[in-house]
Amino acid sequence: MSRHRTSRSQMRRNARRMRRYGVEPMALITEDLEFAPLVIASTARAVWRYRSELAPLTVAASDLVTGMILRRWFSEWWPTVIIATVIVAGAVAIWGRWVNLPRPIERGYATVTTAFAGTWLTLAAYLGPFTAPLPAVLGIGTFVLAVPWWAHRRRRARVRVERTLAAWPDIAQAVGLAGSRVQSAIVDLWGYRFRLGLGLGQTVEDALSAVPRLESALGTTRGGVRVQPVASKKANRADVRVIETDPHADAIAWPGPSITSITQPVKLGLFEDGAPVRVPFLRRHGLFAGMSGAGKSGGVNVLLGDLTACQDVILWAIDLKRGMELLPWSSCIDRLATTPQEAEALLADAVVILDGRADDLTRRGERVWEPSPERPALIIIADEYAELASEAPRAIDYADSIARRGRAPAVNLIAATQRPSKDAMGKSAVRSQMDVRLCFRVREPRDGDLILGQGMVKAGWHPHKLDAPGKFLISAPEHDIPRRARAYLMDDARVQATAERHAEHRPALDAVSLAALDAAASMAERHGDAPVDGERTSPRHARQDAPKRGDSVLWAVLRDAPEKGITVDELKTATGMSRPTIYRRLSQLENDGRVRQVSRGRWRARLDPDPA
Ligand SMILES: Nc1ncnc2c1ncn2[C@@H]1O[C@H](COP(=O)(O)OP(=O)(O)OP(=O)(O)O)[C@@H](O)[C@H]1O
Repeated sequence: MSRHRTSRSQMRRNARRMRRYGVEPMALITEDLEFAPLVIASTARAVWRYRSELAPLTVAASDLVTGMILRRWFSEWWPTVIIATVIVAGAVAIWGRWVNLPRPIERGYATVTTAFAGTWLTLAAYLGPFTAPLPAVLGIGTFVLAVPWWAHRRRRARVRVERTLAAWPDIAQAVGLAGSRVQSAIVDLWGYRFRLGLGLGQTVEDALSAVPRLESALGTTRGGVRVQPVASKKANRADVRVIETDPHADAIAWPGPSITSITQPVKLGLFEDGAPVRVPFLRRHGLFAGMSGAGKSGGVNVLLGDLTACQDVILWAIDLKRGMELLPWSSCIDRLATTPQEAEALLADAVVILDGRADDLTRRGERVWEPSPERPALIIIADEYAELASEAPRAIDYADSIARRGRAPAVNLIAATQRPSKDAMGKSAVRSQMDVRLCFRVREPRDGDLILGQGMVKAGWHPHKLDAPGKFLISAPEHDIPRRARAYLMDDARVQATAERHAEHRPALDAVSLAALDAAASMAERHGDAPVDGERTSPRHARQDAPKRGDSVLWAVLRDAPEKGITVDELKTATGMSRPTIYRRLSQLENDGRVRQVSRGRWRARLDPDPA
């Protein structure tokens, strides 16, 4: 302070000296006069800018001032202060998640801080804030509690985002969105998003075309900014998502089944903000489409991982790749068609069930079939649906019927295909009836329109820009804006293990559906057009047959094995069984004296069973 006074008087002396020499010290005087407000203004600006970092000091200062007031005028209030402290700290610990403290560690920190500040205040009221050791306790406590605050990742991210968005008017000017305003912003684990109120006459399309400039202005990576229309469809708003850490950078392992009933929404993967893609499949038809290698079968596997966990769903499947894709699930699938003829018979029977259930609903005076383990929903998964259209055109008529009438009786179709053109989908009714559409990467923009619907590419749905397998856009009643998602990934071992575990709890087809099938079969017999053997796999026994089919393949391969025997890996490839199942079967067969280990890890059937 004294130094400051000395320098000021020195400045005045200098000014007098300068005047003596005829020099007007105007600039100096002006600077001196403006110095104080300038310092105050820039200090206030810095305090405001760093308010988050300074928060621990602000809280400590408020605690000190409140302590002084309490001590001076309300010292007898100390019991009330400690009771209020206990109540507030307890409330933060229990209900903290409702005030944006989602993680237990954050709630713990808030509770400890509240308890510390309240206890200090109580002691300050009782003893006086400057009674030793209270000042030291406040100083040390503030520093200790400030460290986690300063280090907290989410807080630092929020502050960084606030500072970036504070410069929005300049950014908006530079990217061609002058007049737009940031209305709200949310920071999450993967980056942040903000709602933009567009300027007069600006459209979401303007914001979309500004994306590359926005990426540059916000300092993100290329492709790090997404612009979407808002869910409420307001034309003068847009949501901007800035991705700092891409949750899709690596494959996301399937976390296990997310549902136990078809009435719950299935979790297929994650959106770019890390939110799960939840989609209900009850009474809905689905389409999984995209170019070869885009991840459709992976997506179908995830769906099956969840559906096989539900005891109120019966699964039938069509796999014209000779069962290559769906065979691993055969122990959970009630009926699997691998030829066009079988597919036609399967879909025909599904229509019979649909009619039977519709009649039953009418008799009961009910509108819809409510799935339960006794009355399960029937879901038909058709892989490579396009091939069905070319190889079994009659099957498409049945599929068409299911697509149009299957919702109420809970008979639904999920089709996977590379390109759902009118030709490939047979009748276009099937495509237009698909309520849930997952569009994986496509080669050209017009394929996006084909899968998602006319005009969707123009509206910002760009599946041709998806850049890794498993990434998709989803269009469903609850997903009507284009958000990139990535499906979970299930490796082969996970598929095998899941299928084996879920196979033990599969439901049986309900009595109404069985009666309808029996009635249709005897009617066909009376008319002499019963299906030839092999055209129809029995709906009731196909699943039970699946392990048996595997066993007979296993036995055939062991029987035909060369002298030196066959390895477990070869058996795995030939049968589609998992390694543990094969070992179990081999040990059973060995105990029965039907196989022997020719050499280490090589097996062969004993064609002359050991009498011992
Ligand atoms: N969700 C995913 N995350 C990461 N990688 C994936 C994902 N889904 C699929 N892949 C990878 O992409 C490859 C191709 O996937 P998939 O067989 O599911 O494609 P597809 O669209 O069914 O192809 P096709 O039509 O030729 O059968 C898989 O072998 C896998 O390595």
